[in-house]
Amino acid sequence: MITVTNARKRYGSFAALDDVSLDIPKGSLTALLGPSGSGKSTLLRSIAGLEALDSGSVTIQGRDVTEEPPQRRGIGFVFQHYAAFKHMTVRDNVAFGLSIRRRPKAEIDKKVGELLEIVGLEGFRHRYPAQLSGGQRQRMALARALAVDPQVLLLDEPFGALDAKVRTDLRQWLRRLHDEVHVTTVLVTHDQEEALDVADRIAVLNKGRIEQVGDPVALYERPSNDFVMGFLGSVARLGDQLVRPHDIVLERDRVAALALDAEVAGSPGVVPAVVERVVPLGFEVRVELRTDTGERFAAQVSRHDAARLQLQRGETVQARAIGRSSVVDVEPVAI
Ligand SMILES: Nc1ncnc2c1ncn2[C@@H]1O[C@H](COP(=O)(O)OP(=O)(O)OP(=O)(O)O)[C@@H](O)[C@H]1O
Repeated sequence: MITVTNARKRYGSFAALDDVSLDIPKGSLTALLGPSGSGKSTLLRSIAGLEALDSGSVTIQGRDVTEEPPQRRGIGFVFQHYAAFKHMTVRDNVAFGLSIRRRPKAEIDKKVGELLEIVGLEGFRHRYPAQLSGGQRQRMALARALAVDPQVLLLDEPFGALDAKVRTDLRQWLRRLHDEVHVTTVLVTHDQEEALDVADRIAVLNKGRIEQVGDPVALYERPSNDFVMGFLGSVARLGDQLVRPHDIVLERDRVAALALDAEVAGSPGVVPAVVERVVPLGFEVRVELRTDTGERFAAQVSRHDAARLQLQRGETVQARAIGRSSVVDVEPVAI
């Protein structure tokens, strides 16, 4: 378990961490999620000891490490741009932490063999970093970080520099790796999809503060405020409410829309809107709409519903929110 208590960090007059307290359970994969500049990296680097807090404390497995240097905290760290030793082979890069600890060669060979197998680089042990792809290099970085049996693995946007496909593959791979190795892992990301996909807990940061901590389902389904709701998925503004696009039902007929069993506290009721665009997304269809007061929003409906309604551009439909809605006090992040 990692415990951060009342952490504060200022750069000049700017509060990068503004009284942050967070428990990270042992064996969890926790994502620190937030927009650029929200303090994610500062928090991670403070846990690592690469940044000194102005006040507050960090404990790792019950030990107060606030004043300890990084090398005494029992952590492994992987950055977005991993600084591999270019003149060393993959094997020697992974073995580095063990070699400087003067472990016996047989032990190092065994450990490195196991790790290369876990990260899927068995056939690459004699290559140099320049002969690896970006994704392979990050996997090597993870193997190197894991070699010294850290209590905690800290990952700062480890897949941030990779293309979308490799990124998706690697985060699924990270999830499987974590299920195998169970080391307490903290992952910094600004990508809500990545956090939802890979983490078992997510802490959402905004302006140096933690907005909410919870498992992915809780955060998505029961966001505690509009910022979290807007950051964790698409939102549409319907009247003065924020709703998820797939929580909007469309009907041709106002009476049918009114008849929907849809009473949500503060629901804006039935809103007539003109279809501006119908976008097939594969499994679902996104319907872009405009109200008579000129407000635009998007609904996401099943292909079946879209076919039943025979949605055409320029036609008026009746929209109704059936899921959780939330009173607007922030700009929606995306539609
Ligand atoms: N060494 C520094 N000196 C001055 N300001 C800093 C320093 N490091 C970070 N900051 C500021 O602190 C704030 C938080 O930075 P941090 O890197 O923690 O954010 P982040 O959430 O990780 O953002 P990103 O996703 O862009 O990396 C930013 O506004 C940043 O400009």
